[in-house]
Amino acid sequence: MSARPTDPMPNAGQGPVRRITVPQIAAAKGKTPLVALTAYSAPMAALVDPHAEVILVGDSLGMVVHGLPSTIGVTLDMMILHGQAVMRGSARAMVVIDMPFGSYEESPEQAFRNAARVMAETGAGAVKLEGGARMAPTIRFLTDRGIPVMAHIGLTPQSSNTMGGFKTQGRDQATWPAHLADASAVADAGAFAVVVEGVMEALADRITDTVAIPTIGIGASARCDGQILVLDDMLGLSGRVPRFVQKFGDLGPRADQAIADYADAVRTRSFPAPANLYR
Ligand SMILES: Nc1nc(=O)c2c([nH]1)NC[C@@H]1CN(c3ccc(C(=O)N[C@@H](CCC(=O)O)C(=O)O)cc3)CN21
Ligand SMILES: CC(C)C(=O)C(=O)O
Ligand SMILES: [Mg+2]
Repeated sequence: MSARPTDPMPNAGQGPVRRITVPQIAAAKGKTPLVALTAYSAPMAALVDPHAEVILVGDSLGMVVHGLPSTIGVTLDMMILHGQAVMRGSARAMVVIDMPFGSYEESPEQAFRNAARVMAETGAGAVKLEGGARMAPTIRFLTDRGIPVMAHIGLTPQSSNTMGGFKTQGRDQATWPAHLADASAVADAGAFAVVVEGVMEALADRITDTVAIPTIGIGASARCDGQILVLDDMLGLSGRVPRFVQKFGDLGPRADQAIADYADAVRTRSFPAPANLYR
């Protein structure tokens, strides 16, 4: 079974699909960098699927799709609904789903109950949760019970209220031991990979050299074992973007032009044209 890149639902009604596995991701340490992107919908997942090893259904969807001011208001039901859409739209990539704020921090038991719901109701390959050493017992609890966990350290957006905003981490070298301890703790707890977000390049390199699991960087270092960006950001569909984003496309202005052209065609009655009419 091979899916065409533009097939809107390459995974619909086709039975079991062989996706990229946790051991395959783990084996990418030190090899060709892993390609990861976010997607929140079936058609966007279908566009990403042929090009990426990992599709993340990020809780950034709260800000990007739902217009929330932060990721704090994202619910488990939102993650499951978008996770189901992304699974339908993809066939090959590993789909990882963010655990939203409030769904895992209380106890390992709470984390397992909610992560099991995500896995069962979406069919995704793994969950991701934010936090280093403090989340290690929870990561151990989940991985011991069959739920693969991608960790997320450095700038953790769900902690923006206690960290005073979205702040690059590791500017003060005195904080490096704590960040390195976070990386080691999540790796020792059984995480198969770790997102390293918004940290000084030299710290990201130390983390990548220290842990045996792949590091996936965002605002981190080109020496990470992989990179991730928010799809809408790199397509040029987001307004203001963090400095760590490169816009590989400029779709925002092109969408604006297409919509302006449509509005003009309607107002001048040049749309619908004969080809669009039944006669
Ligand atoms: N569209 C989008 N892209 C993202 O990468 C993203 C989200 N949304 N939502 C969830 C989090 C929030 N993220 C953010 C948001 C802002 C900055 C930011 O403004 N960073 C400053 C750094 C300032 C400093 O050096 O301390 C910057 O100028 O880049 C960083 C990460 C990353 N994630
Ligand atoms: C930016 C990535 C790592 C993320 O966590 C998200 O999109 O929510
Ligand atoms: Mg996230």
